[in-house]
Amino acid sequence: MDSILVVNAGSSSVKFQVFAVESEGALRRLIKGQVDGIGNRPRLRASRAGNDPMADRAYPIEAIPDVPAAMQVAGEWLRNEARINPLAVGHRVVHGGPDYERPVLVDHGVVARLERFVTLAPLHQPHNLAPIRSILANFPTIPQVACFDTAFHRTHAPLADHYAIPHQLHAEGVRRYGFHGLSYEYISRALPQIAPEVAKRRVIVAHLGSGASMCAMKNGLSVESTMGFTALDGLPMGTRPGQLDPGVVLYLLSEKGMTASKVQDFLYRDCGLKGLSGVSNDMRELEASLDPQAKLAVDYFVYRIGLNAGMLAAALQGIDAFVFTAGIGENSSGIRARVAEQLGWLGVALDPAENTRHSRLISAKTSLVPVYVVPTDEELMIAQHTLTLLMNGQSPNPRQERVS
Ligand SMILES: Nc1ncnc2c1ncn2[C@@H]1O[C@H](COP(=O)(O)OP(=O)(O)O)[C@@H](O)[C@H]1O
Ligand SMILES: CC(=O)OP(=O)(O)O
Ligand SMILES: [Mg+2]
Repeated sequence: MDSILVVNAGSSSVKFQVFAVESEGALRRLIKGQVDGIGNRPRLRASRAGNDPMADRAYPIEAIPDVPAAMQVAGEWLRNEARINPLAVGHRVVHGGPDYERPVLVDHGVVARLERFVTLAPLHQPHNLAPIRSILANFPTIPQVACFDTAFHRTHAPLADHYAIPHQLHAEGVRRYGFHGLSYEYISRALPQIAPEVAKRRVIVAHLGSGASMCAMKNGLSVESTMGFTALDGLPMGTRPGQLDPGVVLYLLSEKGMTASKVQDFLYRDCGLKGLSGVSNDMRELEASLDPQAKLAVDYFVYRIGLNAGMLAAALQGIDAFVFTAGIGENSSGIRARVAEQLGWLGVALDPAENTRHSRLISAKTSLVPVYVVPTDEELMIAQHTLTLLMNGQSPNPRQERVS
C-alpha cells in the first residue's frame, strides 16, 4: 500500500504519522506516534488509526536526553517494528526564511539553502534537516517535501513584517516571519466545518505548546503573529523567554561576559517557564507544583497571553472567536480558564463544565466571543502538502532573497 511518512520535530517532542494514499488521492491515517517528555520523562507512544495501541514505552531521562536521540528512537521503531516503506516523506521545517512561501520538493540545493537558517531556529532547524539529509543519502529515490512553519504568515501586510530598523536589514531578510504556521493552517482549514459562522471573521488562535505563539486571522489568513524573526519572540515558552528587551541581551554580552553562542543557548534552553520557575519546562509539572516560583511562571504565562491577545485584538480591530490548540491549549482546562479570565474585558466567558470536559465549544452561552478547543494536526497538513506536490510536481523556484 502506498504511504506517506510525516516527521515533525518540535522543541520537546518528535511527532510522526503514516498515512495511506487511497486511489482517489485521499489520505487515511494509519499510524500516529510521538516521543515526548524529552529531557524530563521520555516516552514513545504510537497507535494505529482508531487508537489501537502499538507501543507505549517510558525511557530513563539519560536514554533520550535530546531531540536527536528521540529522532533515533522514533526512526528505529518505524523501520524495525512498524516496518513502514513510504512512497514519500513530508517534513516540518521551522524556518523557510524569505525564500520559501510554500512547501517544496527537497534536493541537495534546497537543503543547502535551508542550512542558512539553522542559526535562526537552533532548537528546530538542525533536527528538521537531519532526517532529510539522512534519507537523501540512504534512500535518494524517495521524494521528500519540506513544509514550513513560516509559510502561512506570508499573507501579512508589509507593515506587520517590519522592525523599525534600517531598510537594508529587512531586504536581507531580517523581518517578522511568524511560526507554527502549519498548525494555524490546519486550524484555518478546520474552522469552516467547526464554526462556519466565524471561520472567515476575526479569529485569534493560541497555539500553546512547548513553543507558544498566537496568530490573528481574518478571512482564514494570517494577518499578525506574536513571533518574529525567530521563534524566541512573543509568549513565554517552555525554555524560551518570549518578548524581551534587546537591552537584556546587550547586558548579558557586556556585563556578564557571555559569548554570542552562550547567549543563544541561554535564550533557547534556560529561560521561559524553566528559567522562571527553576522547576520545569513542562506545564503539567508546574501546575502540580506547590513551589511559589512555579506559580509565578504559570501566572506570567497566563498574563502574557492576555497582553498579547490585546495586541492581536487591536490588529484585528475586535475579535469574533478565540481558539485554543497544541499541548497546553488542548489539555489544560486550568490554563484555559485563567486565560479566559484575562480576556473577560473582550466579553469572553467560559462554561466551566464544557471546559473541564475539553469540549469543542467551551464558552458560556452569554459569552460575546465563542471560544473553541481545536486539536491541531500539523502532520495531516504536511501529508496533504506532500501529496499535492507528488501529484503536481515541483513548486516554482523560491524567490532569490537573502538572509546572509
Ligand atoms: N494535560 C496537560 N496539562 C498541561 N499541560 C500539558 C498537558 N499535556 C501536555 N501539556 C503540555 O504541552 C506541552 C507540549 O506541547 P506540544 O504542542 O506537544 O509541544 P511541542 O510540539 O512544541 O513539543 C508540554 O510542555 C506539556 O507540558
Ligand atoms: C516554532 C516552535 O516553537 O515550535 P514548537 O512549538 O514545536 O517547539
Ligand atoms: Mg509543536
